[in-house]
Amino acid sequence: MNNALGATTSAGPTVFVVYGASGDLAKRLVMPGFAALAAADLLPQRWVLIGSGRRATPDEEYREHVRDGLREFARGKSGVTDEVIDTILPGLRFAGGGFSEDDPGELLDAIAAAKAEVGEDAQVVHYLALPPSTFQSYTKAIAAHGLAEGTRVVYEKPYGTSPESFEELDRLVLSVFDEQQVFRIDHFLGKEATQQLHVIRFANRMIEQLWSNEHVAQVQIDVPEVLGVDDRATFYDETGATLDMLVTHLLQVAAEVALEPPADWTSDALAQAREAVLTKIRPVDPAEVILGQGTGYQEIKDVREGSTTDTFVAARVWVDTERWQGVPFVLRTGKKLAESHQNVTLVFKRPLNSPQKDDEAAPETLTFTLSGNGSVFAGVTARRPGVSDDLVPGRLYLDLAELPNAEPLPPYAALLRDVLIGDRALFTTSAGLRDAWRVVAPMLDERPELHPYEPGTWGPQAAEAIAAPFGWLTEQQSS
Ligand SMILES: NC(=O)C1=CN([C@@H]2O[C@H](COP(=O)(O)OP(=O)(O)OC[C@H]3O[C@@H](n4cnc5c(N)ncnc54)[C@H](OP(=O)(O)O)[C@@H]3O)[C@@H](O)[C@H]2O)C=CC1
Ligand SMILES: O=C1O[C@H](COP(=O)(O)O)[C@@H](O)[C@H](O)[C@H]1O
Repeated sequence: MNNALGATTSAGPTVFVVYGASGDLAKRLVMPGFAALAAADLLPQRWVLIGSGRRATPDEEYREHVRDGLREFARGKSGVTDEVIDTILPGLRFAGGGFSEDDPGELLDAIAAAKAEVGEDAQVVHYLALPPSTFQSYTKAIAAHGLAEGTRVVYEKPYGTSPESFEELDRLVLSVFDEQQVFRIDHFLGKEATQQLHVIRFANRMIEQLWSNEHVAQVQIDVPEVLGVDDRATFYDETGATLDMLVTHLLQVAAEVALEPPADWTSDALAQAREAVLTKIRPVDPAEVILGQGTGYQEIKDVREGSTTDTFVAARVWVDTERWQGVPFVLRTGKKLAESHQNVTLVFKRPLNSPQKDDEAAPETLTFTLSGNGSVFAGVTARRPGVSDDLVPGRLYLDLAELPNAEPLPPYAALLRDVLIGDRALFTTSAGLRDAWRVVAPMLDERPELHPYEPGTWGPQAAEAIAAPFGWLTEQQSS
């Protein structure tokens, strides 16, 4: 069955090739997403998944690797049980020997064998769970070995490592594939709470009416992480926080917040609205950016000696639309910070005749937490119950997983499903990414100073000023 976007509602036989199958992404997110689809009975009836990598690995060893990863990262979530894991393992194969233009390693044979099993007309999905520096060579290899025609390809982010390499990659990709075959993934767009941003905004007048510079003083998109980069230092050291998170997830989420009412409620129109507002985000002023590097980062195995890679970034960006004129969007992310959360917070102006006279009191806020199944809460002021005139901060709370008949999917499961059925609405396009690169170009050309920070803190002290006058609203402050 086809929907309005040309996507089908169920997928036929599929050969799914995961390049970089031994890596961190595959272990922590892609395979758990696959398992969540299996648990929800959303995988195609007939499928084979081929892990690709440079090291020769027997199928059985790869299955053990996947099983261990699923037990650690998927079991107990989204219906994934040991039984579900056991149903996946027989469908896994491994093709070693790498994959390049000159040498396909074991992959062509593995694909041929997989098609013989699930059907010669099986759709092939290439998933590049690889460092971005390898995207061009793998694209050329897919073309050289005749694997492009009729297939789908998923590119991880960042798509390019600079505005120039983005253009080069995109030219190459579009010389090999039609745009309809290309799925540029940004898993923050697949998060349940990200998808709620526009729904809760537009479906509720009391919220929709507040969604502009008339009422909002600041928008915070705050993704600090306790996590370090020890297992993926080679990738991270050539990427850094700005490319890993800012030009990708944080800007896409900013666009979701800032978009104008879409032409209609199809996912296509929503995607267009998101891309349209990206064109309105002003190139960042390097004076409004703070970069940091955690002390001890340079001692991590595989980090280059004297590395100047940023492990922290905070930036103020501006959306030049009538709705958002004068409202700073402040974005922050970094590794080895004091706390992990993924919060999108609208900070409201003070009410005109508030009983709250304390200028230092917590501001009124509306927060969407993107992590896990997501939640939405409003930070409000109330009277302390009892014999009291004191005003205290309180919270109105909505747990998305508690909504009627909720069956939340992890973002990688939702997006893998979209790839399988051919729905590109939650994927980025060349035009949208070109705008994201345009926004960050000034801070790549004129790189701000790199501030050191201690692991376990909130990053460089200088980053506090980016979120002035409210400061970064940690969960505790907004509770
Ligand atoms: N990890 C995460 O949390 C997330 C990562 N991503 C994106 O996923 C992609 C992969 O990230 P991640 O898994 O963390 O990275 P890894 O460093 O773990 O690399 C993934 C795999 O790629 C292969 N590889 C590494 N370098 C090369 C190379 N030069 N040539 C060929 N193959 C290579 C390796 O497999 P082998 O040695 O077996 O060939 C490696 O296991 C990146 O684009 C990243 O931005 C996106 C969202 C989250
Ligand atoms: O893309 C990435 O995202 C993760 C954070 O995403 P999560 O929602 O799965 O926690 C980040 O840790 C990683 O560095 C980055 O590559």
